[in-house]
This record gives sequence, structure tokens and C-alpha cells, in this order.
Amino acid sequence: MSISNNILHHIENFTAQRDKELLAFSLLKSIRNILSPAQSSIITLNKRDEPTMEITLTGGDRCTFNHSNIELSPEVRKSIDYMNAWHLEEFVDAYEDHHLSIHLLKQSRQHAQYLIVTLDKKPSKSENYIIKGMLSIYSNFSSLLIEAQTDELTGLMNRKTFEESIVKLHNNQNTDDSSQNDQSNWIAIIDLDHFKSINDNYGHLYGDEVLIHVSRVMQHTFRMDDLLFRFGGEEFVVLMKHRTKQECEDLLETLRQNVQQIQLPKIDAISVSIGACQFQEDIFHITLIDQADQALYYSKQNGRNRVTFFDHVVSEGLAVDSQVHSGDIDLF
Ligand SMILES: Nc1nc2c(ncn2[C@@H]2O[C@H](COP(=O)(O)OP(=O)(O)OP(=O)(O)O)[C@@H](O)[C@H]2O)c(=O)[nH]1
Repeated sequence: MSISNNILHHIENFTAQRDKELLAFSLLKSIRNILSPAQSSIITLNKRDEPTMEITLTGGDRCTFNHSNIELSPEVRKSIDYMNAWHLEEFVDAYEDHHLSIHLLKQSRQHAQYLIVTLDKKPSKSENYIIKGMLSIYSNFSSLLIEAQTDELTGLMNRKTFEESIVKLHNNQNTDDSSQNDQSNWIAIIDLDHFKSINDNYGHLYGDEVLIHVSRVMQHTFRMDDLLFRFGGEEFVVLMKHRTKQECEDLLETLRQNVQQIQLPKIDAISVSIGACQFQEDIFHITLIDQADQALYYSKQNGRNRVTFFDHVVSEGLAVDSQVHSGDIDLF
């Protein structure tokens, strides 16, 4: 393939992706194709400069996402510190037997994302030129994707993205081995209590502020790999991965309490009602959302400001059976 066809092929690959993770995967594949690096990865650091996510391309075409125990080598740490100190967007450091090439992909107040490439030899001028072009296409397209997936008011993911994520999580559940150690995936619906009266008494703009506060508290309470959505109106959804029921309960209880501690002018306290259920691979995701919703309804009917799991609704004999099993229908 000629160089220009090759580049077009990479651009085509990028712009075909509708998912941030697949886009990162595409970038790593392109880098491998052009530079044949010894190693390449994409690292995300939080505002305290701690690594929170690492995406690597392993042998073949497998991409791995790591969210815990990420170790940055002293070389990488030193280079990133240097880039931060001098506000550099790229940096190449030469070592005896390799070159370390680091590129800043994205930077916001919350996160910074870097492409880290280890090469046996220094990249040529033309290789550098191609990589730079590729990275700016990646970064422009990635911004467009993020914009399309984000709820404008709260910055959480929007409902359209929720539908894609829940289907993906449901499909991944079949290949997941987390069930072996009591861990599972969970879905919770979080709904503000008496929100209409907040809007009615203090106005819609004030109501919007409350929604922003609650979404911030959610972001602080949950883990980086939990998926947070504004489902619509005053309703939020969280998809929690690889947790025991106890961990999930504790976390939702912490969220409930954290929301009560939000300090707002004019109002003493706000609260949320929460309904949760466990992902089960043989139950269609529409049914799972319905189960979480029934648990939420129970919370609302029993005093609000509480967390209910669907199995409690079942044990009370109040569950309405609307089970759809995988394969029965195809809604999304
Ligand atoms: N400020 C603001 N309000 C919204 C938005 N979307 C929906 N709402 C309002 O959210 C309120 C939801 O009210 P209800 O569904 O009656 O629920 P509630 O008053 O919270 O009552 P419970 O859920 O039973 O505790 C309505 O007043 C909507 O107008 C939004 O984006 N911003």
C-alpha cells in the first residue's frame, strides 16, 4: 500500500469509530503499523497526576484496559513531569538502547491523556510528520465523539450513550469471569426527591444548579471505571462493574449521604431515592432497567431518601414480572 493510501486507511479507521475506547484502540493500531514500536500505550492521569487508566495493545489485535495498580516507569514519570513543567505537548527522550516518545493527547481540568511509545530507534522526520497529523485527527475526532456522548448540563454521559453502554456491558458479561469471586455488575437508578417543588419554588435555573451539584457528588463518589449517566430530567443511572453486593450497597449508601450533605442556599437539604439490581447474563437489559426502576419505586413509596435492591422488592412479594430473556427481542 502506498504511503498516502496507508494514511487514508488509518483516517478511515478513526472516523468509523463511534466509541472512545475503540478510537483509542484504532490509534494504537495505527501507531504500531507505522512505527513498529517496542511498546505503546495510552495513559490517563487525574488532576493529582495519578494514573487512572492504561490502554495497551497486546499481541495480535487485543486491547486491554487497566484501571487499577497502574505503574508508570520512572522514565515516563520524569518525562511527563518535564512536559508539565515546560507546557510541552510532545517530548522525545533518548536512552542507550531505546527512545521514549510521549505525546499529550487531551488535557482538561480533571484529566490528561498521553500516548507513550517506546521505540528501538529515533523516528524519522517523515514518520514524525505522519504521527503528528494522525494525532491531531485523533484529538479532533475524539472531541467530537465526547461532545456527542455528553449531557450538556452535567457533563455526565447522555442517555443515547447509556443505551450503547448497557448493551456492551450485557454482551461482555458473557465473557467475564468476575462472577467466580462473588463480584458482579450492577445498575442503579438515582432520582432526586421532590425536585418539582425545588423548580416551582426557586426556578428552573436553580433546579439546574442542583442537578450539577448532584452530578459532581456522583463523580466524586464512584470509581473511574463506573459509568455515570444523566438518564433524563432529574434521573441518573450508574453502571458499577466488578463489585460484591455489599460493596455496591455501601457505595450507594455513601452517595445517598453525600447528596444530603450538599450545601445549597435557601434549601436545608436535598435527597435522592435509589433503586438497584444485579446484572444477570440471561436477563435482557430492558428487564434489568425495569427491575432497578421497581426498586426505585419502592424507595419512593417508602419514605424516599433510601436505597432499595430489587431482591428486597421480590422478598416483599411486590415485584412485577416483566422478564424478557436474552434473544427474545432486539430493541437497540
Ligand atoms: N431544572 C430542571 N428541571 C428539570 C429538568 N428536566 C426535568 N425537570 C423537572 O423535574 C421535575 C420532575 O418532577 P417529578 O417527576 O414530579 O418528580 P419529583 O418532584 O422529583 O417527585 P418524586 O420523584 O416523586 O420525589 C419536573 O418539574 C420537571 O420539569 C432539567 O433539565 N432542569
